Amino acid sequence: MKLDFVQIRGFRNIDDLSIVPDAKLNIFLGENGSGKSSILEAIHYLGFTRSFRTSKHKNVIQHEQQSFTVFAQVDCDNTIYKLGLSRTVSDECLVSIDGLKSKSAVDLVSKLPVQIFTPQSSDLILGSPRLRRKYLDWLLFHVEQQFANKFAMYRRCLLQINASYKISSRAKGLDSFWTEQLAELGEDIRNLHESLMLSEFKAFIHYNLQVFLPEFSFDISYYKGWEKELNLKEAIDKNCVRDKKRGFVSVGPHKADLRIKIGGVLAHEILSRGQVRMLVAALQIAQAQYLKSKLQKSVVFLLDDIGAELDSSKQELFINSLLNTGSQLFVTAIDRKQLNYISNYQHKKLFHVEHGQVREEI
Ligand SMILES: Nc1ncnc2c1ncn2[C@@H]1O[C@H](COP(=O)(O)OP(=O)(O)OP(=O)(O)O)[C@@H](O)[C@H]1O
Repeated sequence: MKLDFVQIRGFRNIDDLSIVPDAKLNIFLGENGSGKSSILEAIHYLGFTRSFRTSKHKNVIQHEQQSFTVFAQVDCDNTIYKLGLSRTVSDECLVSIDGLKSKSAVDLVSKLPVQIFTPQSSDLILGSPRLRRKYLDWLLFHVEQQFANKFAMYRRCLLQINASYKISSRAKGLDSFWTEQLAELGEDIRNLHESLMLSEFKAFIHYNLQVFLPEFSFDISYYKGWEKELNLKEAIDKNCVRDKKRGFVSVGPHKADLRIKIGGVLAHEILSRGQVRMLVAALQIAQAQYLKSKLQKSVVFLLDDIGAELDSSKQELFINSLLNTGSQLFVTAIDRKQLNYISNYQHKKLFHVEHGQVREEI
């Protein structure tokens, strides 16, 4: 999976920019505010239909413009896809695949596994369980065909029940229909989460942790989102009275978590900021390794400001591990000094970014 060609139009300070990336390593150098992160952000839109910096699409559209467009030609094992995404000021999301309009953004994002590593990625460890669920769900979305559908149906059921919990007069029969559906789908999702954590994926995580943080012994466990000894239907029923008062279902895989501990204590209580970033790097490399081993798919990896809090030997280790999975990398830095090890790489392209324009260094 490689981006052969990328074109970005009307995106932040990028008026119209085209690049032909290297299949392995692409480095974007430029001063603060030159547009380096915006290039990664635009590529991120193809993999997620959203930004990693803002939830307001309007804010990334270039001032005075009505929309932005990102287009990429993707080589997936010699099959070429042409993917396009456009978002307008009126919040429309237009997706095209091989020139044909697609109704579903899922069609687009399933074609292109994209991952991002930024200084904010530490939130995977420091932030709420929602981010760790997203970490698992992203991988399941790409490796398990049934996951996207089950997940969407589960969300729909949850919304229905939460709405009915807020209206006490709702017919009881209808409640029990949705509850049974929710419990069934929730158990399926729990099953997929647990199977993933029992697979070689966990072995990949431990292997990477041994490489990045050999001084610590980690324990990684999955919390399914409700009491251990109950099935989901029993847990929903048990919490029903309290949850109806609060107006939402408080148990289920939407409350699941990945708990990472060292000596019985949550890892973030012990690790330094740099070590937290290494932990995140180890977890993200495991995603790329698993995708590669399970489906022979590789990831487009965006490394924004990799120099922040990772020393050069760890940066190099991170880049090498990702390149070993066949990932295509897009890396930003303010100047070459931040990436003094980069001369070790034969296959790479260097781009200088200035005022939203790029110039390739030959
Ligand atoms: N909607 C917009 N329209 C036009 N310009 C914008 C818009 N939003 C942001 N900008 C500008 O786009 C520029 C690109 O910012 P970007 O974050 O990509 O820079 P960067 O090179 O990654 O900088 P840094 O090294 O400081 O992180 C900034 O100068 C910013 O002020």
